[in-house]
Amino acid sequence: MLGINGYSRIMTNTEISASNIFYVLLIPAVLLWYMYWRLSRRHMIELAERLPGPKGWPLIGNALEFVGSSSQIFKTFYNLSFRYENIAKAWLGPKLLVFLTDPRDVEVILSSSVYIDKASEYRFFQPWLGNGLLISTGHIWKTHRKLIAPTFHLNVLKSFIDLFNANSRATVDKLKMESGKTFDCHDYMSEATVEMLLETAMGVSKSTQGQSGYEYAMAVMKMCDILHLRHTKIWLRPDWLFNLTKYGKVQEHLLNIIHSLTRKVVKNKMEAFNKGVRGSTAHVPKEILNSYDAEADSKIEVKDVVEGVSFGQSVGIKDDLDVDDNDVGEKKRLAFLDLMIEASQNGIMLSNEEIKEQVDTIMFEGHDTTAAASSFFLCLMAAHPKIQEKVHHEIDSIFGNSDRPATFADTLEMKYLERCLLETLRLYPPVPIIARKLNEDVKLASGDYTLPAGCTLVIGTFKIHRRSDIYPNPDKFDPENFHPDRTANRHYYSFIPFSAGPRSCVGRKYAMLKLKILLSTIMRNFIVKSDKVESDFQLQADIILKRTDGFQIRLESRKAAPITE
Ligand code: HEM
Repeated sequence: MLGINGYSRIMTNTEISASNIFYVLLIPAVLLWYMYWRLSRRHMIELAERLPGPKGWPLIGNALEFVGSSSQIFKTFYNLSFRYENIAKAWLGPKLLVFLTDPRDVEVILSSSVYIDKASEYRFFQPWLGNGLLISTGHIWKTHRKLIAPTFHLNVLKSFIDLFNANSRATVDKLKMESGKTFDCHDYMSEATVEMLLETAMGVSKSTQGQSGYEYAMAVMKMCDILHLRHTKIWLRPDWLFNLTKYGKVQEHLLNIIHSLTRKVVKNKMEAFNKGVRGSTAHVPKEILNSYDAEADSKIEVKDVVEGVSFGQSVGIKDDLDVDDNDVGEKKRLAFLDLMIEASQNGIMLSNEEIKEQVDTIMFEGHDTTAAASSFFLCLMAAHPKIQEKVHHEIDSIFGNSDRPATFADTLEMKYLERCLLETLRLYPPVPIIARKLNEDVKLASGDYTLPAGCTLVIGTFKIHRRSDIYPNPDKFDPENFHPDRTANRHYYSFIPFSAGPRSCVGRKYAMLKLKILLSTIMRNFIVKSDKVESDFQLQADIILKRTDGFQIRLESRKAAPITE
């Protein structure tokens, strides 16, 4: 008879032999798969071997180097750019990543209308942005881009100026409540940028949406956290597994908040449209309407405006936002959502769902980026009091003691503030990297390298903006980097906060104009202070570049400052 001990010995032996068989079968299966994988990707592997980069392990490649918290991963990527100049490859398991940091190579990619497909990582945006402009490709992207780009033409943007002013003043009124305290300005900047988008590009009143801009902005911020987790945690990548985790449930909840706002926006706008209402239904306070000189602004010919760097792009690069005024007929000069709805009623194939997806895209791209840019700007003003003094000086010379709203002409006079803003976008580009998928081999310009089809290309904007051969003393906040004498001799693609080329940011001019009005209004009213210096900034690149330590500032009312009420 078998005793308990004898029985368990047999069981243990059986288990051992079962697990032995499993491993005996698993190891050759993995080896076979690995050999098949190498053979089927021979071309890619051969070209990759000629690219510089850290040596990896079989199967997992360099994956172990890219584990850790979000800010650790960001540092690892950044450090890699010092070990390998211009170009570096890394294998994350079977995935080949190639990092580019030379403007000559960046030009090859960004100026092309062929290499425009987004990397597969962008698919995590799909449940949120659907087939919106940011992630779509091919014919859909081309048609929608052609439709949307003219809605961000300067002539359309000029009509937003009174609403930019009204919302900037409302923000200043809210900020006054924090006067003297240390607080995180990012929350205020997010709320302001969401509300401005609602009232301008969407053309609806912020007060009729039944949901605060702040609630929407917070939901977006948490969604970005989840998307970033899916980029960095390999087990969260497959949808079926992700949906089983708590993050899947949280995402569902957040998307409810986000989509309920955008659905309401489209519904309200359609109702207004069907009643014959065109243009923004947002309320502009009387004191702004009465004092804003729209006629004088309308006389400034767009072609007379110094374009390029004033609107976030190196002089010399042109994209579809720079089309000549004559190319944009009267009919096309509609704000974004007005045009989308009109187009859908006039036989252009655009379903309500597609309109909502574009609204989701513009709401996201349009607010989180500018919220980060304005928050970094205020922190930098606090960290550099002498530079801040010069900004105050320039603003006082434009506005004197008047509390009149800013005009388009004023924004063209804000030369020093503009340099500070561009320098902010250089050192802290809100979109720190751009990723593309290559469908064909590409020969680079910086050396004898060919990027293989199938690789994921990462353009390291953050690093390009901090190259010491392009920007002397690259980590120093120096607005003079944007003095015309210095910009004239730089490679066009060495400053790309808004990307460049056919897939550049459609909101670049909108962003620059809005930021100038918002930030000048804040600076007219406050001195920005902080106990922190720039080297304290803890950076985290989760989709949009942020400070993990928060955007803490303190505001003091300017003695000679104009009062907005
Ligand atoms: C400081 C503010 C902003 C920065 C730094 C910024 C930066 C960028 C960058 C780098 C891209 C390319 C992303 C990629 O290829 O992965 C992009 C695309 C885009 N941006 Fe912006 N953006 C800003 C503001 C805005 C605003 C205000 C809007 C809309 C009102 C907007 C709408 C878009 C859209 C729709 C795209 C996708 C364009 C396409 O693929 O055709 N952005 N932005």
